[in-house]
Amino acid sequence: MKTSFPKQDIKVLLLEGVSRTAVETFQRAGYTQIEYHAKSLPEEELKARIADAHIVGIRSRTHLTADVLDHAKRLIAVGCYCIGTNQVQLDAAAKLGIPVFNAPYSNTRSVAELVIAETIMLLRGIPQKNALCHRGGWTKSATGSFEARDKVLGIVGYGHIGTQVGVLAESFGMRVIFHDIETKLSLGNARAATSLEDLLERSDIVTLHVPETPATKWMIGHNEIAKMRKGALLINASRGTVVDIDALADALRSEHIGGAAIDVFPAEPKGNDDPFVSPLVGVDNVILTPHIGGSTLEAQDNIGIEVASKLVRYSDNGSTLSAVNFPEVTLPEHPHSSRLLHIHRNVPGVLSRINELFSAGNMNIDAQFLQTNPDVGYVVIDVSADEQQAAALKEKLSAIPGTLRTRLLY
Ligand SMILES: NC(=O)C1=CN([C@@H]2O[C@H](COP(=O)(O)OP(=O)(O)OC[C@H]3O[C@@H](n4cnc5c(N)ncnc54)[C@H](O)[C@@H]3O)[C@@H](O)[C@H]2O)C=CC1
Ligand SMILES: O=C(O)C(=O)COP(=O)(O)O
Repeated sequence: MKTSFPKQDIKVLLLEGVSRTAVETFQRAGYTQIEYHAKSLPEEELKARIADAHIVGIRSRTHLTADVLDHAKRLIAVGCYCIGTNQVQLDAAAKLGIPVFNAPYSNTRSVAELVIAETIMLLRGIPQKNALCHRGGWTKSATGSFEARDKVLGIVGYGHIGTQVGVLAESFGMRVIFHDIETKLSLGNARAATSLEDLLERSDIVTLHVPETPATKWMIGHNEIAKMRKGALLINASRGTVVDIDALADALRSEHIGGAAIDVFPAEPKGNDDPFVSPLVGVDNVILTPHIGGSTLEAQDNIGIEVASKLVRYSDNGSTLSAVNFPEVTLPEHPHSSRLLHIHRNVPGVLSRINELFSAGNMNIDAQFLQTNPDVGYVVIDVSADEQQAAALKEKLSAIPGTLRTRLLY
């Protein structure tokens, strides 16, 4: 597919060691200017590198704030090579006419498998037994060691990951209850708890699978932990801000909580060379993992292909299917037309100005697609026009008040 802006001039900036499958996907689609970094970049360097990038790919570490996005003068799209998109200021991106894509399912199973493994490890007291063996100790005893069968697993956030965890847990005989803010279809024999409090009071193990939102921030603190059963276990592989880590450390010290597995932290090191600091360091009955819930080779390779394909499709064709902050439009090929993309603030009058432009120019519109959300409107117009006519139309479209961005694809 030919773009009015030559593909070899489109700069793709890939950060945080996204899978090489992402690079290969861009290369196969004809993109050659790919800048690859194995780590996240410090903010000032990020601002400098993103200034002339057209496409940027990140994982959970890179924060694309409104300030950072302001420096991205040429950016047309963002790819989050992960599930969470809380690290991007989505409304700021939308207001700049920048769609954000992610991979909503590619690492779901990896997280669920880890949670199941941790459930069994915690129920058996393995973290503390393992730590003691490493120090030359020996605690051959059944005390504090339990089967998973018949235990109650409480899942907070019964979405893609939460439901997978529930299905796997039931397969070895656990009883599953869940809490979600939405009404959810129960899979297998899982039952909805009447409230978060109800779930906390009834669960032997609580596992958290909510996104980072204002409502989930410090959702599990002193009060919530106090409602959990004495000796209950806590797993967090969602976001570090969901659990008040100091409250958890206190509850582990007082033995109100019997053990925990924590994969995500309020403050995480920027890269593998930075030190990890947490009040949980050195606490034997806690499994600490460096935010690797979704880090399996299978998941990362699939994510690389999935997100890069969405970015290529948007860049080549204009399709925004599965964008998380943007009107979603699925577009067919347009082999015999020029395609004009017009992204605008969703204010009255823009559409009529667009249509006036085409009727005044006596142009034949082959197809038109429109989708809006409360902030942004996205219109795609396929028109029988040569390259020169199409370029002139793009100029005129850009001059319409409320326009955020226009692009032309031949
Ligand atoms: N540790 C890791 O490496 C990984 C962590 N994650 C994290 O896991 C989160 C969940 O992922 P998915 O299951 O794919 O997301 P999802 O969107 O499918 O499910 C999240 C569920 O949480 C519910 N929810 C939202 N706010 C809630 C609240 N205040 N109280 C109760 N329920 C609430 C939603 O209704 C939804 O059902 C992601 O947002 C991400 O932050 C995801 C992948 C890897
Ligand atoms: O998919 C997610 O939301 C994750 O938390 C995984 O993030 P990562 O790609 O491992 O930085």
